[in-house]
Amino acid sequence: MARNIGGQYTTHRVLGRGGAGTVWLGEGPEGPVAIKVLREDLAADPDLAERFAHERHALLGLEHPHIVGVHDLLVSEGPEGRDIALVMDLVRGPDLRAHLDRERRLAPHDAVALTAEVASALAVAHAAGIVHRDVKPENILLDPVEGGRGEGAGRGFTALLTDFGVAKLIDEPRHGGKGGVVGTPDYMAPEIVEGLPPRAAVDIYALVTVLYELLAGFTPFGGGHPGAVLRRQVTETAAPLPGVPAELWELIQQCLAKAPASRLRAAELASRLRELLPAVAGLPPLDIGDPLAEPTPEAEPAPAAAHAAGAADEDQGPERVAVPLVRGAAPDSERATHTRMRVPDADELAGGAHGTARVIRPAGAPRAGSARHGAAARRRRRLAVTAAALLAAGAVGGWLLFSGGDGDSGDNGAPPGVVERLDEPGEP
Ligand SMILES: Nc1ncnc2c1ncn2[C@@H]1O[C@H](COP(=O)(O)OP(=O)(O)OP(=O)(O)O)[C@@H](O)[C@H]1O
Repeated sequence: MARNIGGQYTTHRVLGRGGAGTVWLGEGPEGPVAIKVLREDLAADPDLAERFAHERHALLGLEHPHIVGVHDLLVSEGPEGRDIALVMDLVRGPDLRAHLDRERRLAPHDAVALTAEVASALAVAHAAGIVHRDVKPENILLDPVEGGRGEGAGRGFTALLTDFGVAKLIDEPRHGGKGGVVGTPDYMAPEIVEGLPPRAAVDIYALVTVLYELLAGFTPFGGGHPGAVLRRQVTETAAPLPGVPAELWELIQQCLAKAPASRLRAAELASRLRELLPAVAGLPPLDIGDPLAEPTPEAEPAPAAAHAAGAADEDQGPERVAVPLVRGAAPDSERATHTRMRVPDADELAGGAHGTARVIRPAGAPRAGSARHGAAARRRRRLAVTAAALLAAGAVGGWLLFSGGDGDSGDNGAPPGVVERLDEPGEP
């Protein structure tokens, strides 16, 4: 049933639902729009309404060809209570999650071009002092490109980053709580897991995690319990993707650096990605083994993790092991989003020394730990630590207080905040 919001807008039908509310197809003086109506419990919070008004100026001013424009932020009292709504550009395409569910992987050129578009959007937001804090495929909408010309024409759509607005609103002390960690585990930068304030570099980490996922079909540290995912964010190194040009892989590694200062800034990321487009033109989607489809029966050393630990010589130093990954990292609706938990202490994080890591290989190539791989087999004989690694992975669950699921909130009923104002505009 059509409903009036704030006098000027009418909602018609639901376009989708997220953790913070429901997005409606609506109509306003400017024509069709998308209207995100916040959940009742959020709207009832007087502090939130105040913050909403406070953020209005910054959010309305955020304009870019790859950002979903916010037309208005409405706080209105209706017969059924207070409505808080964001009026946005209506995007006609699906979100990137739905697209990825269908395609599984994108051709490298499409993946790089799309990531460059989002990076250029982040550059503008960061320059305005706004950190998104929840960059993930669900928040990248795809706008169909008509005709054969213009950016995105080859792949049929351009990318638009959304959900800047809900952000700042929700991740305030009352909602996030002091010392709490709020976000989507697969895309969460290690410094957030460690309790540091989120700066622009967290968006770079999340966006390049999305790029990795577009190329690989899975995120670098996803899979299994949200606590295990978070620990991998802090302790693991992303496994290389066979078939990715070296320069692109270097860029991915740099932006997935654990140290935020080592990552590229958004504007530079956008331009470096664009420079790489000719190098990836015409490459087919990667044909790599799915570490989730073929659970490894035994522990295997993970090349990337071993490299990170400086274990170039297989007979030296501590080794980290790969363990079978629990199905769950593949893009699906089961992905944990908006986990809320306390920050693990140093000892708990240190318990991740023997973390889980993926072994990724070209499709059809022998598994690194197969009998055909003598070195791996020798290593495997020496690896009595597998059980310890599994136990360590399980132990992380002990410090996790997560709300889980599809964005349901924790005790205080709040989904995560997704925008953070920077102290100094332009400072990552
Ligand atoms: N501007 C828009 N135009 C068209 N459809 C939209 C728009 N914004 C959101 N949607 C649709 O509504 C769905 C829900 O959006 P929403 O931002 O609430 O969800 P989310 O990002 O998955 O959740 P969360 O708020 O938990 O991050 C999207 O997946 C998309 O399909």
